[in-house]
Amino acid sequence: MLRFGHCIVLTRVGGFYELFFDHAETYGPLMNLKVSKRKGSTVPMAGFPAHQLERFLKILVQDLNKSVAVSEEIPNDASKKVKSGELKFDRKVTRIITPGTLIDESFMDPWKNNYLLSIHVDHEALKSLDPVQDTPGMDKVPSVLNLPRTEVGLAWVDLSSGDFLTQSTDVASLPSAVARIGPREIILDSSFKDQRESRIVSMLQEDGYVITYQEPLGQKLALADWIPMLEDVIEDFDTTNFSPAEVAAGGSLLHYVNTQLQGSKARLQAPISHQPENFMSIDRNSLRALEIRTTMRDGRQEGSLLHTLRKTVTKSGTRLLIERLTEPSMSLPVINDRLDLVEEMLEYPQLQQDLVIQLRRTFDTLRLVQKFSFGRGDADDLVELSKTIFRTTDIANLVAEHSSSRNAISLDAEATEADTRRRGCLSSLSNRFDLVSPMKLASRILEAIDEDGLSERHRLEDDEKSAIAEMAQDVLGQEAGEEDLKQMPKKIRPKSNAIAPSFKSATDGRDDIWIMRRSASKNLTKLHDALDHLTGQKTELESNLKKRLGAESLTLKWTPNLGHICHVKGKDVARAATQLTKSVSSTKSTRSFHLLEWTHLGTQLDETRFRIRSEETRALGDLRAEVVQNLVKLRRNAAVLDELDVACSFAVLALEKSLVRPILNSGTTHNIVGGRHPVVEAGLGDQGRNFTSNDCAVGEDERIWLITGPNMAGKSTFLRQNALISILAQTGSFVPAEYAEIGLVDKVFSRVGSADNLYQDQSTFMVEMLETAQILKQATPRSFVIMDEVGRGTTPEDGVAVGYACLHHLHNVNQCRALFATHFHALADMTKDFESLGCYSTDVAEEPDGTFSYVHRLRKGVNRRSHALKVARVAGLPEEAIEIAARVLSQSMPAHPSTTR
Ligand SMILES: Nc1ncnc2c1ncn2[C@@H]1O[C@H](COP(=O)(O)OP(=O)(O)OP(=O)(O)O)[C@@H](O)[C@H]1O
Repeated sequence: MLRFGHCIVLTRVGGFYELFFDHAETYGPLMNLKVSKRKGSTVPMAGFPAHQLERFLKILVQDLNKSVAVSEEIPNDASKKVKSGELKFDRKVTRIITPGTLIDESFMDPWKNNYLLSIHVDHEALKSLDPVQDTPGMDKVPSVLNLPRTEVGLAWVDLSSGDFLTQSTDVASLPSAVARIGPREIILDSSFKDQRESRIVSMLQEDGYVITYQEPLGQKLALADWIPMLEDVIEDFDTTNFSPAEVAAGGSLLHYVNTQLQGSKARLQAPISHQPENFMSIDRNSLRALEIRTTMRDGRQEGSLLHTLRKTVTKSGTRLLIERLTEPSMSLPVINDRLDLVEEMLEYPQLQQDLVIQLRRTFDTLRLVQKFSFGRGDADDLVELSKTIFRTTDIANLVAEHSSSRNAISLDAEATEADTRRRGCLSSLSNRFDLVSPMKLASRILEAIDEDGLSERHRLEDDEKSAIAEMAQDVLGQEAGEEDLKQMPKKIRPKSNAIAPSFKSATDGRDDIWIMRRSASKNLTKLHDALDHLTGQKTELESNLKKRLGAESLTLKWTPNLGHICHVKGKDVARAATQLTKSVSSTKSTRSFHLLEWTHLGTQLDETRFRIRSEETRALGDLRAEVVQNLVKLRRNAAVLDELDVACSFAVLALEKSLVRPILNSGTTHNIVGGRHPVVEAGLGDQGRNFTSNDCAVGEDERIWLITGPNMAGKSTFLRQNALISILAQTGSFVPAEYAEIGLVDKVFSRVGSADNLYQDQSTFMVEMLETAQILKQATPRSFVIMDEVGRGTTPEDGVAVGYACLHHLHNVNQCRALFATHFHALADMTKDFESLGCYSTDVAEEPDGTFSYVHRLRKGVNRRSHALKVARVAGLPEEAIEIAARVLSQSMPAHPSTTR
């Protein structure tokens, strides 16, 4: 506990894991465990049966975000102990489990990456450049925006899939980069606790990340030191790709991983240096405001863009979809390749359906092979892997057959340029499959592993889960707390003088179930032949004895307490008693006795079984090693499946939601006809309501649209749908519109209402200004900005001034595409001479009987009425209050007709 001071220590004691001292007192109650003391001891302890480890790890690591050190019992020289009849263990922390270092825990979310992120900042540079230090009051603003553009290195890894990436960024862009990665845990070196870096820490804490501090390594890990932790073939690993800050971040990341794994080896994918300029940047606020992964209000996936779009059928395909949605591409060829693939699936629905059928039958290769790379995969994992390889071959054949039939047809027909491109992209995908050696591996696995034996083994394991606990407990039962023992069901409580489990399992013939076929190795064949022979001898001996003793009920058995015995019952008891010497155990109706012949034969049987088991373990080890040799190919094949899954899912989506293929170009226009918001449309559809589509053309004559209109008439929806259409298009998906022509967007920014951050001493207006500042500082002529009601957090006069300043800056400095919604219609008058700004509005249609409806269709012009009182009435404001408000309104301002500029 002293050595692993930052961890909760779980100590294996026989069949239990125990917490001791203050860990027991603090966490025992949180885990619903009784805290007790052994007789005569003052040490508090709390424990749980070993097979429940995952359940309690989930509470500690996943729910409470704690680090847990698991101290295991390591058997020391078992054979010596078996002989001397005692069995002792050494204890050793074999692994530290933290939220970011999960490998294959059952409580992990299979649909999401589980990233561990390391952030490196050049402290010296930060110190010399920090302009904030002398600005009074600025220390109250825990915003990294005010930190200079110092280089920051990022490195992140998912230990469950082996994905390993690095990136170089600056302090101002850090929040968005971290939000995009969405790490489960962040490692910072302990110097981050210093004054200046503390603003970075505040930002990370504010966003709710789990932060772990690490003492920096004296001798930093250089790139060459990374290689032992990487997969075998690392030709992609070009060391010149990595900046010094990335190398520093990567070094501390791998140092941390090594410490957590306590010596067990990881084989990660060769790191990829993420080049931000190749991707559209969606800043932290936009990720949240556009509800791409989760909703803004409750952080749930339901109601998010991802939830509406997700049609992928595999787990890793879904992880790729999330990655693409959060970092759409900036490369026209890449985007067009993706769109081509979707179009091909749409045009050949049979291909798409056949692929989906096969994809559904695959398992999560990346997470499976990663288990092997940690030396963990078992026989079940091998079977799943081999099945996936067979399905991958089916998929590769489907794609290849489709490609060749398409090529054959096009020989006769006149192929259009687009068609030729599409065919090309499918065949290049098909060429990426590398199946020769994985197929050999898959066949070997299926030839070696006996699936029936495996499922029979599982059935037994399930039936005897409690017995397994008993076996473990038998060893050091007395060491477990008495309270623990009381918590166990009676039937599995340990008996005294029990035999060691390893010996018992090696000698007990009861579980003669083999998980490998006898043909799996020459040795296994020989051993099984020997076992058959000995089993035959046993049957013969049994029948001879029956005859000799005239005892029909005689059986030859092994028991933990008595070893090899002959057992008789009923009327045979008396007969046996007259003919044989001493019995070793007897009751009224049974009698057991030793017989040298059986003891000798039984021992031979046990030894043979023991050797079969050892040989099975060895052969499994060979297969595991073969998986590791194929890591690179298996991962590459899996990547192709993921791409196919995403393409198929986008095709299904396009069909279901009537999406169109966007046309992307290198210009800066955003020309959408009949655009829709995919999530709002789906929500309205569920209620049987229709969504009103709207056009949007910014970037050519008008770079900025100033949008006014009543409350609730769809301004925010319009803003967001246009940002989403750009994101979807660059993700490689069709888009919700009748027509879409989009110039590549480098950065999407959103300034829409967000919660105050009173905890961080930030008012609504401060938050609004911080976010606005970031946009005005960072937006380029290629960016797309949506701003909703900027300036509403202060007085109307100040709000108008701030709103005008923003529009002015966007128009003259940033010169980006922007949609700006406001209730300050004065802004329309103030910006009259902005040559690239157009005014548009939504409206309310009033009926003679006083009822009204929203006109969600945008039209040119300014709407000077907010119709706020109508919304207030619908919301149930008392009628008296509404009347007073109406009176004030009629006195304070004359009714403004809607105007067209
Ligand atoms: N184009 C549309 N077609 C149909 N319904 C729509 C459309 N746009 C918005 N709505 C509906 O109107 C509701 C309000 O829309 P939204 O929040 O965009 O209005 P708003 O003008 O921004 O309101 P406020 O000014 O009060 O913030 C949406 O939740 C949706 O139900």
